[in-house]
Amino acid sequence: MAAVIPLIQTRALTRQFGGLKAVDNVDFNLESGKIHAIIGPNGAGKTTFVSLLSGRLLPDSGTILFDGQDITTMPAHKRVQVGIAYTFQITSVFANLSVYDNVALPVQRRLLQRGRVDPGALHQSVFEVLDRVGMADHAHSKAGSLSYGHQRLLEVAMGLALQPRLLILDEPTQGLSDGEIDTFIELVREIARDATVLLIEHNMQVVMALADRITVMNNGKILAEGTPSEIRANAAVQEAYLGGGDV
Ligand SMILES: Nc1ncnc2c1ncn2[C@@H]1O[C@H](COP(=O)(O)OP(=O)(O)OP(=O)(O)O)[C@@H](O)[C@H]1O
Repeated sequence: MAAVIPLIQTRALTRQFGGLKAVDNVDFNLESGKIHAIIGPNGAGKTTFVSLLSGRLLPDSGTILFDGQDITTMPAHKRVQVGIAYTFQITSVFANLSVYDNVALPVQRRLLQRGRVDPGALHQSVFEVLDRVGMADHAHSKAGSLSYGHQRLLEVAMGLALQPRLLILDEPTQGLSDGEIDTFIELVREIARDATVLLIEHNMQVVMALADRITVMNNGKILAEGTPSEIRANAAVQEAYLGGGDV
């Protein structure tokens, strides 16, 4: 059987802030078609790590390959073009625009890459995305007037509008109600049918329900990696979480 190239591969990836190694010599593989979660205590380096993957930050050393291509120094907007979408930890919707216009922006960006933007195609694509996240009824609401949960969903919609190969979700369920979390779990499963999902998540129920594979970070390094049951049984992981809740 031919060797499968991981969708993301990092080698010795390092990023410092002053003297602090927020990401320290990380070798990481992300298999295509999976839902992969990154967990770890506060300050472990998770957001810094995915910021390096999306291009929001550049590493001090090490390499990042996307589908075999070296993207280590590629600007963030080019990474979007090759298929990496990143939804931020903090809600980043445009509050004064309608839900429709918020989604139309990334759809337009994708359509422009293929040539001109046909208004009919734009309209259809926006509603396809809004339907996927169950927000078509809110198309004409001002984004700023939505509930927090709906703003987070809109943010996922904006990521989906780019039709990414890799969707990076940074703490997507933070601030959501239990009911909204259940809906979100279903949505991520649906998204994962045609995209690889990398999920940073503190809610262990969400991680255990969704992840095919889990990477545990601590102090900028990978502490453990495995299936949800392997991670649950890992003594070093239990230790890192002591005081921070059960895995
Ligand atoms: N821009 C920055 N300047 C200085 N230090 C930073 C910066 N960004 C992150 N850090 C530090 O790097 C370390 C890793 O932070 P990071 O946000 O990546 O962790 P995290 O695992 O995502 O944490 P959390 O779960 O709390 O979001 C922390 O000690 C943090 O204070």
